[in-house]
Amino acid sequence: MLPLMHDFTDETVLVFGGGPVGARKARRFDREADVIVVSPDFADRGFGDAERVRAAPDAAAAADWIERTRPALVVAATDDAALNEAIADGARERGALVNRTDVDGDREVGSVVVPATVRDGPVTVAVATGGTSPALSKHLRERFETEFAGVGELAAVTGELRTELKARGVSPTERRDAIRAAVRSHRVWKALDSPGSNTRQVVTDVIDEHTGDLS
Ligand SMILES: C[C@@]1(CC(=O)O)C2=NC(=C\c3[nH]c(c(CCC(=O)O)c3CC(=O)O)Cc3[nH]c(c(CC(=O)O)c3CCC(=O)O)/C=C3\N/C(=C\2)[C@@H](CCC(=O)O)[C@]3(C)CC(=O)O)/[C@H]1CCC(=O)O
Ligand SMILES: NC(=O)c1ccc[n+]([C@@H]2O[C@H](COP(=O)([O-])OP(=O)(O)OC[C@H]3O[C@@H](n4cnc5c(N)ncnc54)[C@H](O)[C@@H]3O)[C@@H](O)[C@H]2O)c1
Repeated sequence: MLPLMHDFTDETVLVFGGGPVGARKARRFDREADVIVVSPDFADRGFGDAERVRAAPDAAAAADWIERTRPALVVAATDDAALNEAIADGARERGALVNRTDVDGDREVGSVVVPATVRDGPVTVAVATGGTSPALSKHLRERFETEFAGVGELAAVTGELRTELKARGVSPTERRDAIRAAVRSHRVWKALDSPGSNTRQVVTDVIDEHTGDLS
């Protein structure tokens, strides 16, 4: 299995099942998609801004929901394996991606896994374990968040400086070497870790050492 990125902005994500898993998926996709959760009851958890609809569809009614709402992704998170299977079939038949939360292992094309995800500004890190240990995925996600705090700022700053170097006509090779030096620099990582320090200036200094004066 290979991870790919998908932009759900202005798309609908339809979740069946209002338990803790349905709630977690609703919160996850709510960051950019319009999320609808269909379930006869809802766990005492946050569902983000998702629209909650109280209903207990059977396979045919679930297919109608998919037909009506035209989701980019359907999440099958009920506690009924046969219904989850039917929901997956209904999604596939209507060209929607599907995330089955109750199975691991091999999947057909269009059946996707949701990895544990770190987001910091423009940086995304996804962790999966081939379904063997989701708890480990979660743990690795938490460790990454703690150990690499500030990566979003580093991506943003190096992105800006890359644009400046381009505008100055710095050659692609020189640019690559300078940006690589910056993201590997201990000084830069120390600055990211020190509240109040001027990361942009430290990155600029490291780049200057490679390309001549930027400031
Ligand atoms: C990463 C994360 C993303 C998310 O869901 O947002 C995610 N599961 C998370 C947590 C978690 N899930 C489970 C536990 C209990 C401990 C344990 O059993 O390990 C914990 C930990 C906890 O709750 O603390 C149990 C579990 N999970 C699945 C099954 C079914 C099965 O395996 O058959 C069962 C057994 C149910 C049972 O036995 O009844 C299935 C899937 N879960 C996946 C993702 C996909 C594989 C990802 C991978 O390859 O690692 C996959 C295949 C499908 C999918 O859902 O896409 C999220 C952490 C979010 C975060 O970062 O905080
Ligand atoms: N992917 C994961 O990380 C993960 C973790 C734990 C469990 N699971 C699996 O995911 C499933 C859901 O987990 P959970 O802890 O949220 O379970 P849960 O039993 O707490 O919740 C299931 C929800 O589905 C709803 N439901 C029942 N019939 C429905 C219908 N016809 N239409 C819509 N909703 C219906 C229930 O009312 C309930 O809200 C479990 O069956 C388990 O196999 C996955």
